[in-house]
Amino acid sequence: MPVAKTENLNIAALDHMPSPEEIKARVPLTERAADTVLAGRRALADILDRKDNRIFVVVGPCSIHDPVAGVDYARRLKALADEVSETMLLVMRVYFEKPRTSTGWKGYINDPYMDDSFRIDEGMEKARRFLMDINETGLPAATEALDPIAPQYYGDLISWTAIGARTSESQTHREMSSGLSTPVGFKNATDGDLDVAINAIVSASHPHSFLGINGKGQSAILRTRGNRYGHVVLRGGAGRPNYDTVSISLAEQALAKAKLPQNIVVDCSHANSWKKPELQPLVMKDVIHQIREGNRSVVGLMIESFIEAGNQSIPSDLSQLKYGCSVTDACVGWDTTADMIRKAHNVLREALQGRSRAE
Ligand SMILES: O=C[C@H](O)[C@H](O)COP(=O)(O)O
Ligand SMILES: C=C(OP(=O)(O)O)C(=O)O
Repeated sequence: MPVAKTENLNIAALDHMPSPEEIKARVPLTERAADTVLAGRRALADILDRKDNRIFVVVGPCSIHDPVAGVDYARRLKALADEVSETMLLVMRVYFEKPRTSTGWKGYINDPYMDDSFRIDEGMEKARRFLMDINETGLPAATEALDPIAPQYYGDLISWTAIGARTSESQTHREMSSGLSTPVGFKNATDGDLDVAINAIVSASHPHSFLGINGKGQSAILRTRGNRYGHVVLRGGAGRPNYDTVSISLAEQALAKAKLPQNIVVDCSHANSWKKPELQPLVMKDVIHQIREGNRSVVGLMIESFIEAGNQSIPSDLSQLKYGCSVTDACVGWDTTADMIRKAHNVLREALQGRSRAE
C-alpha cells in the first residue's frame, strides 16, 4: 500500500524562481547606486545618533506600479531634496510589497502586470531595476520589508526599512530586521498599540538565528548581529491619531522605560489622517510646530505622495490607468507635497538656527 500523501495538499504548483545571485547578475549594483545607498544609510544613522540635527522624510507613492511615473516622481523629488537638504533628508518611498487587510493587489513584485498573472520572477527583476534607477538619481530609497526572503534580492539597494503595522508583532519580521543593513522603523499596530513596536525594537536589536535563503537560493541558517537602529513609527490606529503632543510624550515615556533611544517617526498618512490625504499637510504642520517648540524626539516624518492627488482602482483595461496616480492608498499630489516640504523647511531652518545659537 503506498503511503497516503500528506503534504502540499493546498499547493497548486511550485514554479521556478531565479536565485538572488541570478537576479543580481541581470541587474548588478553600480558604483553610483552603491554610493547613494551608503550615503543614505549613513545620514539616517547620523540623524538617529543625533550627530546630524536634520529630520528625515520618507516620501513617495503608497506603492509603485508604473516605473515611468515612478522615475518621473523621483526626478522631481531629487530636485526638491537638494533644495531643502540643509534641514531635511528626503528618502523616496519605494514600496513594492503591500500587506492587505484582507485581499487586493499585493504589489509590483507579486503581480507586476496587475492582471493576476503573478509573475514574481519578473516582478523581482523589474523592482531591482527600478530601485537601481532611483539610486542612480542620487535619491536614497525606503521600503516596507514584508516577504522575509525578499531582502536577499534587493536589500542592497535600500537605505531605510519599515516593518508595517500588520507585522511589527511578527517574530519572523523582527528576526529579519535584526539582520537588515538599514535603520528599521517599526509601526505601531493597526489598533494603535505601541508596545508591539517597542518590543520589536528590543527583539531586533539582539542577534537571532533563523531559516532563510542564501544568494544561491539554497536554504540557509541566517545568523544575525542585531540592528541597533530600530525606532518607532507612529501611524495612529483604531480611529485615533497619535501624533499629538500627549501621544508623543507617552511614546517618549515608553521608549525611556524600555531604555531605548528617543527616536520617533510620525507617519502623516494612514490612521493619523484617517487615510484622507488632504489632512496630511495638517499633520505635518502640527509636528513641525512641535519641533519648533522644542521637541527633540521626532527625527522623521512619512508622507504618502504621488504626482496626482487621490487614488484609482485598477481597471481591467490598463490603458485606462491615470498617469502618476496611486492604485493603493490615496496620496497628496506633487504640488501639495512640494508645498508641505518647503513650508516645513522654512520653519525648521529658523528653529535649527535658533537652536545652534542657544547651544
Ligand atoms: O498603505 C497601504 C495600505 O494601507 C495597506 O496596505 C492596507 O491596505 P488595505 O486595507 O487597502 O488592504
Ligand atoms: C501599509 C502601510 O502602512 P501601515 O503598516 O501603517 O498600515 C504603508 O505604509 O504602506
